[in-house]
Amino acid sequence: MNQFEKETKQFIDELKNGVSNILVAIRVRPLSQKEKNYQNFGNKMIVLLDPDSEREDDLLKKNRLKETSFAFDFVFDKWAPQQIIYENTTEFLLEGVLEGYNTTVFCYGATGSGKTFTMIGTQQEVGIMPRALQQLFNFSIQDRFKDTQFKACYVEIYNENIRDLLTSEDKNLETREDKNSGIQIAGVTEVEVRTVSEVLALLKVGNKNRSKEATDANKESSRSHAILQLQIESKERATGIQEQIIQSKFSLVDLAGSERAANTNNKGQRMIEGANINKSLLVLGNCIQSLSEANEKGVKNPFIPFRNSKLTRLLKDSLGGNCRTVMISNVTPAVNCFEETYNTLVYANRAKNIKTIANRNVLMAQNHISNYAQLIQNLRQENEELKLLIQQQQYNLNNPQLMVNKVQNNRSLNWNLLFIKMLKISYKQKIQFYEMEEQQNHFQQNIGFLQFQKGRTQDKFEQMRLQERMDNAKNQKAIVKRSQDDLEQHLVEYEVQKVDIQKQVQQIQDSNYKNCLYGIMKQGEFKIETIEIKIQEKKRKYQEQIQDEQVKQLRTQINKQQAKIIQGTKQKLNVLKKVPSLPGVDSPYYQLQNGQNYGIQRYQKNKSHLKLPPVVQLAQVYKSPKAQNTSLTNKIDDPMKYRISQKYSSRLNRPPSYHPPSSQRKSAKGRYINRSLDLGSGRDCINKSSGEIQNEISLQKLHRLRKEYQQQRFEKAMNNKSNQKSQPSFGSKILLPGMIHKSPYLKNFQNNNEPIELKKQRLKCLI
Ligand SMILES: Nc1ncnc2c1ncn2[C@@H]1O[C@H](COP(=O)(O)OP(=O)(O)OP(=O)(O)O)[C@@H](O)[C@H]1O
Repeated sequence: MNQFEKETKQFIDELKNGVSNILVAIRVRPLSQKEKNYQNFGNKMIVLLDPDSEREDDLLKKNRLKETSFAFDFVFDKWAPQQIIYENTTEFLLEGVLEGYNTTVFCYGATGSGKTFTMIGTQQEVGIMPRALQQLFNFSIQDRFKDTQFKACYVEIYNENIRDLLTSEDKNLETREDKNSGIQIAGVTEVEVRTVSEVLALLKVGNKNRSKEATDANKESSRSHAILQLQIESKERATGIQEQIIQSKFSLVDLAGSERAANTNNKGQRMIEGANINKSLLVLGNCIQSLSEANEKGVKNPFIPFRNSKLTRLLKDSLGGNCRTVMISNVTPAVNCFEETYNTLVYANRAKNIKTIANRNVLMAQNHISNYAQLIQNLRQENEELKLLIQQQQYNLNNPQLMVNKVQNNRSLNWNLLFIKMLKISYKQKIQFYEMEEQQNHFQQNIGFLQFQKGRTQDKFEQMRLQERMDNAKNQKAIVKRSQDDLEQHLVEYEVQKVDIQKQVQQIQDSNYKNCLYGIMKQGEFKIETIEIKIQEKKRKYQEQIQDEQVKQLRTQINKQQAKIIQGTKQKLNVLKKVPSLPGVDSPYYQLQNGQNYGIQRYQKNKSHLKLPPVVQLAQVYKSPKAQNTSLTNKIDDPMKYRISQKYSSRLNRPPSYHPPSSQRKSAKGRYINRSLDLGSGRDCINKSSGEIQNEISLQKLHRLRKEYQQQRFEKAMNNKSNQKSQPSFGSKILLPGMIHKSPYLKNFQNNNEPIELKKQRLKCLI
């Protein structure tokens, strides 16, 4: 390795590490038909000869040095094939592109110097672009770059306008500068690409749209700067909820050539194009010069006129920023292009000094919580699937049936192998058999031939010899025949065995099939069972719902019924209430309890010392031993007549202090009972003979009233009204039939002489 090569290697290592100068290579193209002379250069050295320096008449240049030497990272002569150019300038940077380093490869040079040839190439000799793309996609297949995304855009700068080459729309695009992603073209068509052929297709489309015209210098001169840019992005999961996003840009730039109007003979539109091209290239040159000077002088944050042209704005990162950059300067050895070549070399020489600092573009992004929810969901699902798999495996291990299946499968396999072996043997033997058949035929023919010869010859000796040969052949044929018979026997045996094996295999297969069916059946049964359980559960729920509904309906029905009954009762009571009450008699009333029972709630207010039951029982007639024989009790057969059937507390259970005379008791006869007394307050006691409540005050009062009553009766009798039917009365109050008198102690008191019709009506409304 010579010194130059060592330096180159060192330089490439630096470039790979990120901090390095721009790699500058010179490519000299072969002379075209028009160009006559060419010079041969060394591998690293380019020598530029000034043809004018030899002129005798040019006194100024007479004593000047005839040659100027420049040293670059690489100089490729006209023989250098595309592959070598690619390998030495671009290939080694591609891995870095996928690792997050911005990379730019661009060609610079005069018109017709071979820039497009170097970058794009021809069908036969493909240039750097297709080769690099191919390599890039080859790398991306590797596991570590598996999830990389590529987006491609292809633009041109024509007459200081950025145009999208991937659309037919003719609109001018603008550049934007982003802190993270650097210079971006706003509104450019970005196409996601996955294969090299997709990018090449885009390249083809773009090249068609690119502005090209024929000039004197180049039959297919590019009239614009073309930039193919790949945006590369890949995500790497870091720990926690952060995610690493690796981004990079790979730019491949084919510049339009700097040109001299004199050389190209351009006029009109071509001239304007040329001027614009020159302008942008001039700015590029200025930028290169400023950067180079700043680098040499060590100026920090120098002013670089990047904004002076669209081209330099787009190449800002590539020239002075976060990028690994390769500049290939194309020159032509033609004498008439001396000045362009000289300029190119001077520019290239300056560009050598430009240093770029390429950093790996890694962004840390917070993963959105929803992504994690999705991730968790996926993992859970996966977990469930794995659990199922494990269960299945466990089941297989534990299931003897499956083990049997396995054994049987093995057996079946063995039988199959045996069967195949036998088939092979039988085929071999069959072949032997046919061979023997052929041998016998051969012997037979031989015998026939010998027979024929023997018949023809007269020579006895010869006949004997032939006979001997015939016998020999016959013997041999017999031997073959015998072994053929043996073989046939074997084959028959084999056939029998084969059939047996086939049967066995069939049986095993059948049993396997049965087992398989059994398994399926069991699974089906299990499924049916679970479904049945589910159905039962649903049925139960459904029935519960129905019952709830029925209960609801019943409740509403009952409520309606009750409301109806109450309404009806109210109406009837209203009718009953219409019964005119006499002066001094409380209004009659009925009380409904629980919607059905005719009960009388005892009024207990301020009577808590009374241990009376709250409800007076109906139809239970209490017969005191003394009253058993009275006509009163005998006559009480109406269930509506009531007595208090309860025993009372010991304090109140003392013998009543008042016993009405038996004559009085007899006279009661059940027509009316003097119990509806409004006695006011006083201690209650029981009249045991009648079973009614009385109190001390009431008894005194009763005694007094009784006297009044007797007096009244007496007066009535005296007035000859003894035949008239007695009206129930109490003191001055007269009770009418069907009238219920309200008492504070006994809620209701009813006249026994209530007419039957009224009674019926009252009972009806209680049903
Ligand atoms: N190394 C080379 N070997 C063979 N032919 C070449 C080489 N370089 C260039 N050429 C030929 O020279 C001609 C001009 O080349 P090319 O179009 O690439 O120049 P250019 O610099 O792109 O010109 P412009 O700036 O006008 O577009 C083409 O016909 C091309 O085939």
